[in-house]
Amino acid sequence: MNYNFNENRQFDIIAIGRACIDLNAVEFNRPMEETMTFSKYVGGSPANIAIGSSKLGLKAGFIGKLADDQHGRFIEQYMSKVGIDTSNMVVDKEGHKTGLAFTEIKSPEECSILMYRQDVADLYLDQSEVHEEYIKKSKVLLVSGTALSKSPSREAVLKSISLAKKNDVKVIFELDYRPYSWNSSEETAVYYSLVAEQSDVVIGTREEFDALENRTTEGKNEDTVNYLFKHSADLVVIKHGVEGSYAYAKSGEVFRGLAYKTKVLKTFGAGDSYASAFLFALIRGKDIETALKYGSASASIVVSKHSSSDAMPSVEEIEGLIEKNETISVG
Ligand SMILES: Nc1ncnc2c1ncn2[C@@H]1O[C@H](COP(=O)(O)OP(=O)(O)O)[C@@H](O)[C@H]1O
Ligand SMILES: O=C(O)C[C@@H](O)[C@H](O)C(=O)COP(=O)(O)O
Repeated sequence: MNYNFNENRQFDIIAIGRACIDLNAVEFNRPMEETMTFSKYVGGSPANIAIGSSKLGLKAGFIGKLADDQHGRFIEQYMSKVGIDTSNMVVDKEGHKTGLAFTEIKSPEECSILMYRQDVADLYLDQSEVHEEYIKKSKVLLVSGTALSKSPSREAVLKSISLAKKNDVKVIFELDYRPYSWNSSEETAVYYSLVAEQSDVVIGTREEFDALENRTTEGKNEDTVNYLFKHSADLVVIKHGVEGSYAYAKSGEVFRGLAYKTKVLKTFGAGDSYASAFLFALIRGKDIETALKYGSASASIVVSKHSSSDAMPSVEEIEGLIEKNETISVG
C-alpha cells in the first residue's frame, strides 16, 4: 500500500523544532563521571531527521531558532552543508543559548542523555517567524513533540500545523517525548493529543503513545489507532525497540517491520534515523511495508555508529542491509 503526497512542491519535507548540539562520549562503555572527552555533532530530533532525509536525497528545509554564537553558527553551517535549506532558521537576538545533549554510553544497552535545556534558543521560536509562503512549498511538515513543551515555540508549531493543513501539506507528528521538557504528564497529554488529532501521520514508540494518552500502564496499539483514526490520521507507526515496529493504515491494513541485526554501540539515534529513512521511502513512492524496512535498516546502521546525525546512512547502505535480510526475531 502506498501513501500519497502532493507532488507539485519545491520541498519534500520541512521540519520544525530544535537544532542543537550532541556531545557524545568518546570513551564509551563507562559512566559519564569517568568520561573526559566528548565529540561534537549537530543534534536535536527534528534536525537529525532533516539531516537523515537530506543525506538520502530528499529536498529538506528547517524552521527553527538558533543561538547567536559559535554553536548556532556551527549548526547552521553543518545543516547547510548537507543540503538543507536554512533560510527559515532565525537567529535569536536575546542571548538564549543552544541546547546541549551529553550522551553517556555505559554499555550498548545502557545509554542515557544528560540534557542542558534551560532557556534554550529553540524554544523561543515565535509564531511571527513561521511563514505560510515557506510551508506551502513542501509536501510534508514534520513536527517534533518537544517543540510543544513551552511557549512561544508551542504557538509557533500550532501555527505551522494550521498553515500546513490550509495548504494541503501532510502533517507528520514525531512524538519525540522528553519528559524533563514538560511541567507535567497531564500537560504533555493535552498538547500531544491536540496535535496528534490534527496530524496525518503519527510516529512514536509505545511509551510515547502512552504519554500521549496519559497512561501509567502500557496501552494497546489497537486502542491507540482506533482513537487516532477517528480524527485526521490515516497512518500510525508504533515502534517497539528491538522487537521492531508496526504501521497501521486507516484502511485496516497492518504492517510489521523487523529490526536488523547489528553490532550495537549505543541505543540513541535509532528513532531519528528510523523516521528519516521511513519518510524518505514513503515520499519516494515505496509501499508502507518497504518504508518500514528502510526505517529499520537505517536505525540499525546508526545504533552501530557514534553519532545520530553524522552517521545517517546512504541509500546504498540501507538497501544493502535490507538485501542481506538478517532480521531479529523477538516478541
Ligand atoms: N538494538 C537494536 N538493534 C537493531 N535495531 C534497533 C535496535 N533498537 C532499535 N532498533 C530499530 O530502531 C527502531 C526505533 O527504535 P526505538 O527504540 O523503538 O525508538 P526510539 O529510538 O525513538 O526510542 C526500531 O523499530 C528498530 O527497527
Ligand atoms: O533529540 C535530541 O535533542 C538528542 C538527539 O540529538 C540525540 O542524538 C538522541 O537522543 C537521538 O535519539 P533518538 O530519539 O533515539 O533518535
